[in-house]
Amino acid sequence: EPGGLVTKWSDRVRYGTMFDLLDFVNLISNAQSGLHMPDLTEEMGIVINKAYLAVKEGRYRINADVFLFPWMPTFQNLQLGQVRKGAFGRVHLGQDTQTGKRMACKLIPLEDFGASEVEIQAGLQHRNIAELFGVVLWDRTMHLFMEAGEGGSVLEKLDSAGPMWESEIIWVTRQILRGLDYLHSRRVIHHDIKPSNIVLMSSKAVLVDFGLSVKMTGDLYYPKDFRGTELYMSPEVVLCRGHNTKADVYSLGASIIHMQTGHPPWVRRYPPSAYPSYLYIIHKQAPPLEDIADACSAALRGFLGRALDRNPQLRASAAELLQDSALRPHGKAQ
Ligand SMILES: Nc1nnc(-c2c[nH]c3ncc(-c4c[nH]c5ccccc45)cc23)o1
Repeated sequence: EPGGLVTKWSDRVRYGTMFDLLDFVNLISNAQSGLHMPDLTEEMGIVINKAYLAVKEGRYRINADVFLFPWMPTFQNLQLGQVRKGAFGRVHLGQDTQTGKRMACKLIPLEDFGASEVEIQAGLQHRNIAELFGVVLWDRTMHLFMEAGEGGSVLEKLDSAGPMWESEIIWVTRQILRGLDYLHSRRVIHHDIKPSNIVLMSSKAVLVDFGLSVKMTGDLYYPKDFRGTELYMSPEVVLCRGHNTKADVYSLGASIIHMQTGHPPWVRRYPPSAYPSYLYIIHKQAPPLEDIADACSAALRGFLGRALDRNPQLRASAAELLQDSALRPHGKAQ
């Protein structure tokens, strides 16, 4: 066929660079529009991190080269009035049979797959952002193999162990702010910062799920569709008149309220039984400073005031919040 597409499909699963992986996902996305759908009998894909995924003679078979165990079905998040486009990924725990390494494997049905999630995540290398190891198309499902937060997400921790100590919150917040600062310096908006998208490992906290992320081209991003999870959504995103990376800072502030009280902002004052949607409340009300824990330190309270400012211009950036004294509780330099 023209453009050598046949050769592209023929070398099944292979090691490659981030650029090979981007070519592959774009090939799949374009093929979806029915141009040259390949024969999907066998798996095909690109692996960037060979320390995790061992490809054998162009093969990487599920339940042979890697075992998948159901782990974290994303439908759990729907309880929190989740409004998400393309939120179809189900996350499994994967284990490569040769390397023995464990990974997170997100399964996205081909018809729901968009290249943007992989494009954005493949271009990010930061210790507090889940690394993408490779992508394999198998049985009309895209398998995204990523760094696994084996400690589960902050939401699971809150649901099982209740509110977190302030010292734990500061430990998580400092790391997620580093990830956000890196993301924002590359003009990427995550769009879904919340406890279930912060996962824990023995030595670090990591941001996951770039399914709603966008790379800004101008100073403001004008949303075509509604993105994010209501309870953590900033007023300017609700207004839908254009927003920027400051939207993630607000969502982190809302997530900190959840970490310290065990509940997202608003729900104690406006019970979900009486309020099916929080968009009007977020739009009209002052920032949810009333939902800050009574025991919250004055320093962290000040931090939250700066993170939850309704005006994104006045709201602190991730870089500015990283310098905040609230993150150095005993005044010791980090
Ligand atoms: N939506 C999404 N997109 N990418 C990820 C992801 C990448 N690495 C991961 N590691 C762990 C978990 C995870 C979340 N909740 C959990 C509860 C128990 C165990 C594990 C988890 C999720 C991921 O998630």
